[in-house]
Amino acid sequence: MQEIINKAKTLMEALPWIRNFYGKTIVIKYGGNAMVEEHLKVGFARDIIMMKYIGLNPVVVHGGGPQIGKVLKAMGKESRFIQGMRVTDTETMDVVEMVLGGKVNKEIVGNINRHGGRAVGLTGKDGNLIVAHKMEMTAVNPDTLTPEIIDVGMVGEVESINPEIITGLENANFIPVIAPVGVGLSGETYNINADLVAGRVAGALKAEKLILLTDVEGVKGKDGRLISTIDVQRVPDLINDGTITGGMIPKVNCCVDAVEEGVKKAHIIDGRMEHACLLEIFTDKGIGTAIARF
Ligand SMILES: Nc1ncnc2c1ncn2[C@@H]1O[C@H](COP(=O)(O)OP(=O)(O)O)[C@@H](O)[C@H]1O
Ligand SMILES: CC(=O)N[C@@H](CCC(=O)OP(=O)(O)O)C(=O)O
Repeated sequence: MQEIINKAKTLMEALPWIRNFYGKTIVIKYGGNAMVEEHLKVGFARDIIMMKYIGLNPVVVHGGGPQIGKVLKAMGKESRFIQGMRVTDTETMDVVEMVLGGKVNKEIVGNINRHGGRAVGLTGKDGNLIVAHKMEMTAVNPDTLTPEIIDVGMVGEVESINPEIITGLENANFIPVIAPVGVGLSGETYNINADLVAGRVAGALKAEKLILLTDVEGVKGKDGRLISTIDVQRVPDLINDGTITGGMIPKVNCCVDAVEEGVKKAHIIDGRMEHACLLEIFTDKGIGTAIARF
């Protein structure tokens, strides 16, 4: 008997959060292990469906770096990254578009639909959702110690997001699933880092939350312990003092940009944990690191 009452208590814990977030948009960047392990894939699809049925508007932006790397490798092409961006020649661009917009996107859409949701897959070309331009990258030449322009090929930077297609799908009760491929002003195709796309989509939609799933617990301090909350103003110090490094830098920066564009809170959470999204949204404690203006 007590067990059943405890179940009801757990459900009731979600009530204030359901009330708070009813009708609100939540943008989720889906990537890492959560996109590889079968039980996590199914768990994620079901979490998204649950959110939708409860009355939230989840919008999924997915990655797929390892999946692209695997196909390139099979073709005999090595992947090269500069400052976290995949150097993208025209052949690589074709592979990126096929893998992200095709196989990866449709697998996520298929999983959501198979478990009772109504998902629709898009790339940034659909409805001109993600307009992009070539990313300008510079790095200091170690010999001359002067900054030099580096050509990373068709790596794009988001110029603008046209969210009408997403709001249209939301209004028709569909769940948008977005591949991070952008379109240039002359119709050219760009490969864009998925975290950056998720941040800009969340900003354009003035989302209630941006959630980035990754393969660590969240942002950790120098002592290795999880930092639960970070004020946006503190982020530059944490980068400058070397607390946040590597792949975590673009993630926290994209959270800061999203908050500055009007997103209430951004979260970096552990996608290796089953039901990570639901736990973040519907429980008192939440998980991972929250970045906002506190
Ligand atoms: N302060 C920090 N807290 C947590 N992870 C950090 C931190 N600084 C650097 N990292 C690194 O950032 C990585 C996450 O970035 P990345 O591997 O690019 O993620 P993803 O593949 O999910 O996009 C972590 O695995 C960790 O090695
Ligand atoms: C420019 C650039 O690097 N684009 C990424 C796009 C996919 C991505 O971001 O996937 P993850 O989230 O799994 O890393 C790439 O080619 O890998």
